[in-house]
Amino acid sequence: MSHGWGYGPTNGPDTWAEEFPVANDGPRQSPINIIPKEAKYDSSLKPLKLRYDPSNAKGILNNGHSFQVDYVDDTDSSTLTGGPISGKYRLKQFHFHWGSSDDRGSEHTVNGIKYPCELHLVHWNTKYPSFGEAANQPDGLAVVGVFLKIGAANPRLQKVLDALDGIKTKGKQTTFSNFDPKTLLPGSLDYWTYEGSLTTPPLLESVTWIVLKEPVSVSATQMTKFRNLLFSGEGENPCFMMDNCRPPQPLKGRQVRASFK
Ligand SMILES: NS(=O)(=O)c1ccc2c(c1)[C@H]1CCC[C@H]1[C@@H](c1ccccc1Cl)N2
Ligand SMILES: [Zn+2]
Repeated sequence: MSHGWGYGPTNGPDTWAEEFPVANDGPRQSPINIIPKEAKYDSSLKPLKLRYDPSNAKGILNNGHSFQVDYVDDTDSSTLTGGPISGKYRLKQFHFHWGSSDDRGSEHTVNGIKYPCELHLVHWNTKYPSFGEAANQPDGLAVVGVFLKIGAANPRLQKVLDALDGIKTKGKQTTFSNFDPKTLLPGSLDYWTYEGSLTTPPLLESVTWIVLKEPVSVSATQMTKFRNLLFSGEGENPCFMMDNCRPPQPLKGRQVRASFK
């Protein structure tokens, strides 16, 4: 049985430092608790520009930690520019983190408040030849984080949720085409930004985090569909996928900037 990192009692976030010492020693670990009053408004921050080509969507995969929707990233047709970053970053994939109940599940928190779910749109800096290269550079990745808040059912999520029955167990993937992740974003693109890391092993300190202030809605019923996925593979003891979230990490002197007053 592969021990491998996870979110359980024997392989969860408190054990990750055994194999990935950066978990405890790193100066820029993610996620963090965002305290809006301590964030500094930075008028030099530009508006976010997200330009996605829906036809770049290629598949949806249960990776055993979350599920991800992967995008073709061999051209500049789906990119993030502006905001706190310079240059052009290509969309690689998006995925989510969620809880076992509606009072938890997000990775970032705001004034200590947890949301039931958090969406991550992962982009890599095209100044590097590939995602793998970029993931090892301090300015290699940019992840846009979007909070989901319990409310009305979100019709934009439905296509993604309807695909989950086909990828119930670890390693399962199906084709997933023609989807514009921009439809998952809130009306306002106001954001907080700080220098951080991947929130799962290998916890690489290569992420410029861009966390949107405005949440989007998700219904309690829609949340049950996330929790119906399995961490486990076909034929293994079933373990439902939930609480796949790392708790907030020490700020270690970092400044969180705000794009809004
Ligand atoms: N919660 S998050 O947005 O901070 C996050 C955390 C870890 C990883 C990812 C996203 C993604 C980014 C694309 C590949 C995938 C992954 C990875 C897989 C294989 C090899 C390297 C990597 Cl980095 N690891
Ligand atoms: Zn994530």
